[in-house]
Amino acid sequence: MEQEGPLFILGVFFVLGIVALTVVAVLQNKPLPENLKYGIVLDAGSSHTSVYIYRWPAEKENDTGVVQQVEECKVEGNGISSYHEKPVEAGLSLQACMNKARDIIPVSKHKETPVYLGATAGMRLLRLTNSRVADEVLASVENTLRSSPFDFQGARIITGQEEGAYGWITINYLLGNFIHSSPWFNIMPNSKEGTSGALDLGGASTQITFVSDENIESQDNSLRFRLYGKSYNVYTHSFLCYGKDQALRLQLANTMTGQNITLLDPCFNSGYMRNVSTADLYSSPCVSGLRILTAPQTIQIQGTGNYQLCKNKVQTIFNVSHCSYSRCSFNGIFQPGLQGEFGAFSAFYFVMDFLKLTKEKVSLDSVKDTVERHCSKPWAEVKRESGRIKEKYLSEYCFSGVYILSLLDLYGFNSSSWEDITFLGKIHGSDAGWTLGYMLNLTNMIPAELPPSPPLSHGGYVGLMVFFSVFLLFILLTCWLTFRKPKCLQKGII
Ligand SMILES: Nc1ncnc2c1ncn2[C@@H]1O[C@H](COP(=O)(O)OP(=O)(O)O)[C@@H](O)[C@H]1O
Ligand SMILES: [Ca+2]
Repeated sequence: MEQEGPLFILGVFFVLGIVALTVVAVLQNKPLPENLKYGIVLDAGSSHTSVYIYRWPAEKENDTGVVQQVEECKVEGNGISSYHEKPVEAGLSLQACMNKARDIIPVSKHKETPVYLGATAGMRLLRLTNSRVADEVLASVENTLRSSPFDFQGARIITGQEEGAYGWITINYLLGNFIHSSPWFNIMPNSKEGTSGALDLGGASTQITFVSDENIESQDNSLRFRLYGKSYNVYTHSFLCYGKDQALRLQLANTMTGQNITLLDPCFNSGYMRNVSTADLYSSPCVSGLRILTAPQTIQIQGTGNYQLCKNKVQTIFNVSHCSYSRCSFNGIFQPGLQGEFGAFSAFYFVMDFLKLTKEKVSLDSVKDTVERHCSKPWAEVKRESGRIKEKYLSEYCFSGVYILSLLDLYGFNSSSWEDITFLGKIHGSDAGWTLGYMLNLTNMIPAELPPSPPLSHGGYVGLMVFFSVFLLFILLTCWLTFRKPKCLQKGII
């Protein structure tokens, strides 16, 4: 009995020691309070400009999937290339959204927040038509961004290759496809093997980008990345003039005649009419070569709403007769066989979303049926059913649906591979598009090698500490109860 007193006190000290150790270890490893960083990217597209604001915790910036889109501000009016007659006003158009960014981002972070502007195919076309005016438009937007309180990092026309690559990086970053699982316990929620190809449809260009095991026969289409310790062999191509607005121009220009003022067009719903100025139609370098000198000044398009005839007409804008590689998509452009899953975004998504074809996987035949049914609806019915949508978009869903089907067919999607396409608007709250990938690259947020990380997350660490403490206590208690006189302590078992 005399021996039990000191042993009991020893036991209590032992228990207290373990508790104290756990508390200290847990507190010591408490995550630091979040220090948030911000970044702004302006997507100066051919049809409009959007200002994206991103935010991420500073200490996690090399992890994947940590950057979040906090705002998309849509700039009033058309894209910056539409200011070719008054370049100075291009910059002014951005002011309202930049003011919004000023309100959203805390003042203390303004100076350190980078702002980038990337212009895409609308400006590529303007540069082809008149490079001096394109420079003036860029100078104007640069002026506005320089006068904002943020850290201006440049306004430039990105290449089609960059547009494809950054779109691919964005979706795979957001889907968590770059890090499947770290060596220990940090398993990513989305741990499906492999990356997803990216399909972006704009107004003036379209991009296809995917990882390929095949030999990429043309250097212009080949990208090599090393991201988070893995190498990727990526195929990409950007088709200038094959965004859906320029494709529509090509399709119209192909059927223009020298005399007729009215143009019956199966790609518009019956009963729909639109006047088109031929000067405007031919102003784009995509169609200027197709100009018919005797064409009237204005033509009136009259819709006839016929899917099959529209498909035949759309097919005239693709050249599939020559290919100097082992295989091509169209216009003599090399493309290896399709591989893996694909995410289709931007106008691919807008059009499919309007046709209610994005929610679950729909077979290629059902998609064709839906587009066909939509094309055959009279314009009055289309308008009645979806009155709030902008008339320009609404009137072009028949053409766009047929165009998307033709384009994806030429890329090689058939009834079975169609199932590999997911139409994506947002991924975990961030828009699918090239802007996030652009910022991640320019801020060096994607490391080539896997960043060293503790094998356990904070939660996992606390869990294990608590588990082992309880386990030790349990052993001690068992010893105590089994032997009453805790011989195990005397014999130095613990
Ligand atoms: N709600 C919508 N419905 C249909 N099309 C849309 C919708 N919103 C945007 N678009 C279209 O998406 C395309 C976006 O292209 P954009 O990014 O401006 O051009 P690019 O990437 O070629 O420079 C445009 O053709 C625009 O008309
Ligand atoms: Ca775009």
